[in-house]
Amino acid sequence: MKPLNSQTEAQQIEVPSAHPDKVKSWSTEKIRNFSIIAHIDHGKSTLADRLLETTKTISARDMSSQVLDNMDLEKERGITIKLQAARCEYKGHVLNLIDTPGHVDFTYEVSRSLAACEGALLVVDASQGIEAQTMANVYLALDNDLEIIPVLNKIDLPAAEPERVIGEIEGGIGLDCSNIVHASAKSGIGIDDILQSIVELVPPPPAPTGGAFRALIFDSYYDPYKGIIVFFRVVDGCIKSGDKVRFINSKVDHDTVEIGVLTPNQVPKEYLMAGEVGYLYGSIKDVLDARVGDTITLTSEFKKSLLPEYKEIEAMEGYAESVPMMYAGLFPVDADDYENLRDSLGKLRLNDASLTYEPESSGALGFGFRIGFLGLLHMEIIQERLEREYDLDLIVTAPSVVYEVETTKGEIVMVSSAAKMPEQQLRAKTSEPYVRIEVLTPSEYNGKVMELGQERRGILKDIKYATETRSTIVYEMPLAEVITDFFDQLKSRTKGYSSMEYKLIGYRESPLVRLDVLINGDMAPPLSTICHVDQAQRTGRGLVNALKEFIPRQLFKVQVQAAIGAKIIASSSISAMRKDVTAKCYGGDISRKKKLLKKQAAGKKRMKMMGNVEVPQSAFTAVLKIDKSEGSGD
Ligand SMILES: Nc1nc2c(ncn2[C@@H]2O[C@H](COP(=O)(O)OP(=O)(O)OP(=O)(O)O)[C@@H](O)[C@H]2O)c(=O)[nH]1
Repeated sequence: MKPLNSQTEAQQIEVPSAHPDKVKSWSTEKIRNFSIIAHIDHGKSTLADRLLETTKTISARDMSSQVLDNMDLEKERGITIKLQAARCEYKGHVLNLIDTPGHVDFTYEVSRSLAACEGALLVVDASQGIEAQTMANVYLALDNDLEIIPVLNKIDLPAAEPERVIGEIEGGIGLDCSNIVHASAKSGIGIDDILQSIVELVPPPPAPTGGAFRALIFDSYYDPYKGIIVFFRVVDGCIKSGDKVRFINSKVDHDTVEIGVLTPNQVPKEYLMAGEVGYLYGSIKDVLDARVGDTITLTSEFKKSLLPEYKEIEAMEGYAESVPMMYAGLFPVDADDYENLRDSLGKLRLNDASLTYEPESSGALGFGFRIGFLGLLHMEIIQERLEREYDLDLIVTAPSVVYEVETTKGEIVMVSSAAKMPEQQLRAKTSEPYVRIEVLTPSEYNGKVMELGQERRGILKDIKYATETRSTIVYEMPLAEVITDFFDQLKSRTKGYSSMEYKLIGYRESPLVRLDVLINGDMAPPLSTICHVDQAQRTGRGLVNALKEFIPRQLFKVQVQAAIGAKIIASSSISAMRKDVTAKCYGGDISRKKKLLKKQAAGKKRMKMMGNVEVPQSAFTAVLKIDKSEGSGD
């Protein structure tokens, strides 16, 4: 794939630049556009900071830790979610660093930001070695024809094993490591060598062809004062502040108010030329107008006014709309918060084109929304932001993948919530999404990983040895098995030494059933789940046991049952108890009594009534907590 050079000869001749004089004298020779790719925690953000500091782009004093990750949540979790860019200068060269998100949920964004570069620093933690995400990102970089510069980071750690890790990079990825930079982003070792390598090894962007302005969007975000700010890489031609631009895939035109470069602060410029990285804003109000991966050009009318002869140019390759991998219901604990939740989702979506939602109502949970997420992390982030930034108390239902059901009438129905699964007698065929998953693990844990793969209905496809001691185990597996606690299980069974990466490979027929939950004989639709028929018995029992744990004792006995259609497959009961939390306080300690009552009230906040039973938040996601490894007994 060569998205940046796909302009044809004919276009080069027929579409002169809108600003020909500027372009004619422009050289890209001194520009280097690069990304940093790494597995989570291998030091990407720390290295980015150090590069900006060494090039005096930003002074050490101004640097709050890790300037490129500027969302609060990112700082707290230490993960990069949104991309940002920074321009620095080194020995007469302009280096544009484009940051990439570090999590599997955001692979598409990584791929688009890499498409805006000619090179990538591959940062590998010298005490850890290559991980699944290192590999996945290297493949993305190779897909985009990037020059890859390996960097061995954290060389200062006593646990660093440079020889072993170099062996892994050479053996597992096939990169020549004879000149690998030994670095410590923390203590500043090797930073000049890295900058020098970027200048020497990363090719400059292609020179302008004389064609019209084209740019690739690699990020955009909403600013309350300026509207949507778009980050892009100019691929060809030139843009001037005030030009009218067209977003080719979104098919919308907008005025630009300001264009400029990122240092990483926004610095306005009059022109941005081929090869440069910058931002623009104007009359854009909706992030859906300026999606990551889209191509920007000048509007037809505008080009016509400048040039009588012009031809429409095409979008660059690789654009995709993000597709949610899973859905969950979000309901306000307090029904009065519904409007607030709707407004808050609207605001979050301004920044996140991958967030999709539609209203949903449930007898038990009231009015809320069914929300599409890219993955579990995405879901956690959205939930946390809604609760923190918008002060909402939410009930979140267990996430579900999207199943495909063919009805007896031959219709295809996509089902993203168990409650919407057609009744058994109306289903002719059911299918579920599968992923190809690659697990990287020290070879001594191969057995443990395969045990887990087996439990999760995985089909073993391959075992590869990156080195004598590290293997890659490849499975095809239902996505539903991966989005639950697969990663947690993998970590705990391999003592934290494994990593994984997956991608969707399509739908496969699978015999599925809807497992319902009854509380004191009443159906509780938000607790229903869809599972493979062979796992129904075990899931039913697990779910009933988990609910027994999560639902607090009530003043009366509560029976919890799991059923498929009319058939009860598991049952358990929670005995009655008078819950007097203050009973423990002897006599007079009124402050302690108050504290306990307050605590109980806070606990109550996240409860919903199912019939006459109080059900806490934890119960709604109980299905995620089922131990799938216990003997099935079915
Ligand atoms: N000892 C040592 N620690 C380092 C070095 N570089 C980074 N760290 C530490 O490693 C941890 C992770 O570093 P980050 O820079 O946040 O890692 P990251 O790859 O950006 O992580 P994500 O943003 O989650 O992708 C932090 O605690 C850093 O202080 C290094 O060279 N030496």
